[in-house]
Amino acid sequence: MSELEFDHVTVRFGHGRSLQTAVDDASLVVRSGTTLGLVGESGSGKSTIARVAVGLERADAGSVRLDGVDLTARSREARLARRLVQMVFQDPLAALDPRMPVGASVAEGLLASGRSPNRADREARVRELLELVHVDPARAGDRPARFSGGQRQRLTIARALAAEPAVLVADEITSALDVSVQGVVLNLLRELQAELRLTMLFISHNLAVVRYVSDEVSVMRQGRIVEHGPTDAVLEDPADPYTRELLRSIPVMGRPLDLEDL
Ligand SMILES: Nc1ncnc2c1ncn2[C@@H]1O[C@H](COP(=O)(O)OP(=O)(O)OP(=O)(O)O)[C@@H](O)[C@H]1O
Repeated sequence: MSELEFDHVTVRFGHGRSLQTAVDDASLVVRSGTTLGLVGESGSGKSTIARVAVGLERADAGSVRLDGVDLTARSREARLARRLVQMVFQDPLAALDPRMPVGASVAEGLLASGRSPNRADREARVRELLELVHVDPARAGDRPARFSGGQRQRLTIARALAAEPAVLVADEITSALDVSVQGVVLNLLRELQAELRLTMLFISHNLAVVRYVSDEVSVMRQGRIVEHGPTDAVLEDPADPYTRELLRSIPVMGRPLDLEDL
């Protein structure tokens, strides 16, 4: 089991008159082994709440728990639980060190698993991880510049998986990619989720993409969760006027998803 729960999370930035509430009393549950799609317009707080889950942002109120363990606590239990939540970001080029062979970047992820394998085991595990994301292990010595955008994003996924996460937080991970390779990365995610039984928080402003990977969808507006439910119910018959507005602005939603549309 690996259920991720955001419980009345509030995050504010700034001080005094510039104080801004980026996440406003938001509660969400990502059920074990499922994908929750988080949608909303730019600036609605999606990235901020995701960053709280991996400790990159601090909540001013509320908590984030993994199977009941408060991830913000100082206990050993919390430290171990934090390792189980890994994040993948929008820009793979920024996430990979350009001077480092990609195999070494993936191996960095192994450190987060809490194990310290010897060199041979480390290399074997990196090969396995590259195979898992369909990158030729013989290319472990190449630098990121030698790979395409889609391959680089698969490499950052491999690095996240090296930490043996139970939960993957994916923040706009296909937004910077060519349309032609977005489907490849999404299919990989679905495949990995089934194989590794990952729990996934998947953030995107692209509703077609969200529909393709998500079991449930939450809609965020001005820091608040305004709608939540099974993907088809939310996207086909939204209860909230804001969700209806959001859907209207994305014409592709009227048709069944074709990966060519992504
Ligand atoms: N470190 C920060 N300092 C100050 N304000 C911030 C910071 N990070 C985010 N914000 C503000 O918090 C609000 C929510 O931003 P956030 O990035 O979470 O939204 P988002 O829904 O992910 O948007 P996008 O899709 O554009 O990434 C925005 O108004 C943003 O300007």
